[in-house]
Amino acid sequence: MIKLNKLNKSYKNEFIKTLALQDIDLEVYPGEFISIMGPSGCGKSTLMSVLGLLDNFDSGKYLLSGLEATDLSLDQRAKIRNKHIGFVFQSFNLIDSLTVADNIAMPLQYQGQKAKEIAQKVENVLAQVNLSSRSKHFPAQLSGGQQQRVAIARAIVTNPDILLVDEPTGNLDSKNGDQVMRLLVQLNKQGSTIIMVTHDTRYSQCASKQVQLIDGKIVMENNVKETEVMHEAS
Ligand SMILES: Nc1ncnc2c1ncn2[C@@H]1O[C@H](COP(=O)(O)OP(=O)(O)OP(=O)(O)O)[C@@H](O)[C@H]1O
Repeated sequence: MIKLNKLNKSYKNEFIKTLALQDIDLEVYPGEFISIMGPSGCGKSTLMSVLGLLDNFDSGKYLLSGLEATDLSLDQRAKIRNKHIGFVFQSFNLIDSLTVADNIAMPLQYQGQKAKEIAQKVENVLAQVNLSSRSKHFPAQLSGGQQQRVAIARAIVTNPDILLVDEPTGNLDSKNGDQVMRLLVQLNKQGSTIIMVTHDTRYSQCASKQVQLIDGKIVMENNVKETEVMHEAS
């Protein structure tokens, strides 16, 4: 589904060049759950931006569902993001003035889907994240964990090939964090492919593969079996 080959990415200003990603090789297969860990500044967010077609890279190859990222125009990138990639951020990024249902409906409206179809999909996905009773609430009327579950519902409502999840529990207490992780584990068991950045080793073990980044390089890739955490979380 995803293949990165010798991918390099740097940031340059007048005085300094920072190599943020160096010779990254990574393959992601359908149905995998990958966690990315590493110290601050090691390149995790940069990697997620590149994977999400939000940012360019200097050299190497990125294949996403058979498409070569370097060949894509800005417009094509935006369309692929909307259709193939779901994003979940640490800070939820919900629109405060819209209800839960309207927040979730946004990517479908952008795709030009019919109102009836949108309403059905929103209803289904709200049930999936166990928030059917909150569809008319506004984000400020929800707990942090519930807001993150709305953000996950918005990310999966288009049925994307891949979910990119950046520190999903970073703003949550452990009870809400555990709930969000349980939901991600459940989605993965139902077939979602997930790439997640986390600082939390307990949550990283919910993934089927752990990737460790240091100074822009992958220093370890580790396939993990179902762990105690996974059982606790499910
Ligand atoms: N826009 C930018 N301009 C210049 N340098 C940048 C820029 N964004 C990131 N960097 C540098 O690239 C490197 C990787 O940054 P990145 O944000 O990807 O790290 P990270 O692992 O996500 O860090 P954190 O865990 O603190 O969020 C760092 O050295 C950072 O200073």
